[in-house]
Order: sequence, then C-alpha cells, then structure tokens
Amino acid sequence: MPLFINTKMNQDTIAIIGGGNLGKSIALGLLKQQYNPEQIYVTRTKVALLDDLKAQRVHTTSDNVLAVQQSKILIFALKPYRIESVLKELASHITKDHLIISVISDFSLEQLSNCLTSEIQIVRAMPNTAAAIGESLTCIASKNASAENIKKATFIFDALGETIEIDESLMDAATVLGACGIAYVLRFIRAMIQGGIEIGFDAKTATKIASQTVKGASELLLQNGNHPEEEIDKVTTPKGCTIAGLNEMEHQGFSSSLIKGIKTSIETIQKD
Ligand SMILES: NC(=O)C1=CN([C@@H]2O[C@H](COP(=O)(O)OP(=O)(O)OC[C@H]3O[C@@H](n4cnc5c(N)ncnc54)[C@H](O)[C@@H]3O)[C@@H](O)[C@H]2O)C=CC1
Ligand SMILES: O=C(O)[C@@H]1CCC=N1
Repeated sequence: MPLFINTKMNQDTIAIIGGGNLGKSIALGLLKQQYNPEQIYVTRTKVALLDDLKAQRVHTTSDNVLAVQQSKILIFALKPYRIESVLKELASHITKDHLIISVISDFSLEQLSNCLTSEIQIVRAMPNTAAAIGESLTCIASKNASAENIKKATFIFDALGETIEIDESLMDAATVLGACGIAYVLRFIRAMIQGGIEIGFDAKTATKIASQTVKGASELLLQNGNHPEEEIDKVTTPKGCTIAGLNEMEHQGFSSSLIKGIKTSIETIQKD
C-alpha cells in the first residue's frame, strides 16, 4: 500500500525548492506514494519545465517565497553554488515551524545554519534519482533537529526508498556511493548491453537481460544478506565460462577501476 495513505505524516505541505533532476525525482516519488499533489510545491526558474508535475495538480511556481509561506517542510534541491543566495533571500520567511531538508551535496549543516537563524531545524539528506520510483537509498544526518523532525524526514525518504541515518562526516561518502552510484551502475549496465549486442542480442533484448540480471543480483544480496563472493561462487563452475570472463575483467582492472573512480569522485568533492 502507498506509504502516505492513512498516516498523519502526509499532513504537512512540502516545498521542493529547485525542481531539477533530483527535485523532480523527489516530487515524482511523492506522487507515486500518493502524497496529495495539492500539498506539494515545486519551484524552478523556468517554471514551464515543471508542466508535467502541474498536470498532476502539483503547485509549480518560480516564486520561492510563496512556496515557503505555503509549506511546512522545505526540501532544498539547488546546485551548491546557488543555495547561499537563495537562503539569504528566503531567511526572513523561514520560521522555527519549518523543517529544512537539504539534499545539496558539499554544503554542510553548519554552512546551512550560517544562512539562517539558530532555532531553524535542518536535516541533510542524500537521496538518489531512483526516488522517482520509490527505490532511492537516502542517507540522512542532522545536528539540531528534534526527534520528531528526524522522524518526519525519515518517513518521507522511507516512502522514496530506504533511509539510513549517518554521521554528517560521512555525507560526502554517501553522495559518492549512493547518489553518484546510480550513474556508475548504469554505466556498468550499458557495458553489459554493449557486450550483449556483440554476442548476438538486439539492443532491446540485451537491455532487458542486463537490467533484470542486475536487479536479481542486487536482490540476492538484499534479501539473503550474503557477501557478493558467496553468490559468485554459486555461478562460477570450475573451468567454466564465468570464471574465465571474470578473471579477464579483473586482469583488465575491473574492480580496481571502480574503486579508483569512487576515490576520484570523493576527492572531487573534497578538493576545496
Ligand atoms: N542529480 C542527482 O542525482 C543528485 C543531485 N544531488 C544534489 O542535488 C542538487 C540538485 O542537483 P540536480 O537536481 O542534479 O541539479 P539541477 O540543475 O537539475 O536542478 C537544480 C534546479 O534548481 C533550479 N533553480 C536554480 N535557481 C533557482 C532558484 N533561485 N529558485 C528555484 N529554483 C532554482 C534550476 O532551474 C534547476 O532546475 C545538487 O546540489 C546536487 O549535488 C544530490 C544527490 C543526487
Ligand atoms: O555529480 C554531482 O555532483 C551530483 C552529486 C551527486 C549526484 N550528482
């Protein structure tokens, strides 16, 4: 059953400030879980780009002040370089009754609270674009938020997938593994598809086989709680084709390239 049905948790109006890739994914995820569209505001500069949400009765506007005034929960999904100026513009309209949730990477709770008055409660969250289909993994962290507000934030992100509470010091790592992770996995799937076409499948069939196989592999870990290598051992017949292919992939730097990519991503966030 959709998570927001028959709960008290869907009584707050939510404003998503910055309806771009992630902001829109969050709005779509809320709609999928039957959050009342009339209790969702989404803002962006070019508001016409939100017409698909408007058609679903979501309030869409370029007026951030209006969205803030009409809402209890404010989810900021702006690019990091925009948040300071937008928060400063909105500061006089944000009250202690608001809950601020920032999904912005590389902008700390301290930096956020420096733009606002001290009594404002802030939660940092790091979801991914699978929020649109209720399959995000969201890490959340907070310093001054009440247990009730942390519960509220968790409830929202649980509706969009799963939520893990972390220490803020791990937020860059959460950004890389969880949010950038979607892109890494999709690139892996794309490579599987390209290989699949080379060995005989048409693109559509290769996409279906690769995507469902990745889903199945994930579910084996999520449902059984096993180590990946335990499941790999069940596939690798001695002298068989799986181990031959896997070893060739490793000779070519498969695991190493992924680990190095993850480290490069976090270094990119932490370089300034
Ligand atoms: N895209 C992703 O997968 C993820 C993004 N993030 C973080 O979320 C934030 C947003 O990322 P994206 O959605 O990818 O960026 P985006 O550029 O697609 O979205 C930002 C949106 O903000 C709008 N905007 C700009 N100025 C505005 C203003 N003054 N008022 C209202 N809206 C305004 C832009 O028009 C744009 O639609 C970034 O900080 C990013 O690091 C975090 C996790 C995943
Ligand atoms: O690439 C980025 O910087 C953002 C942060 C996480 C996903 N996209």
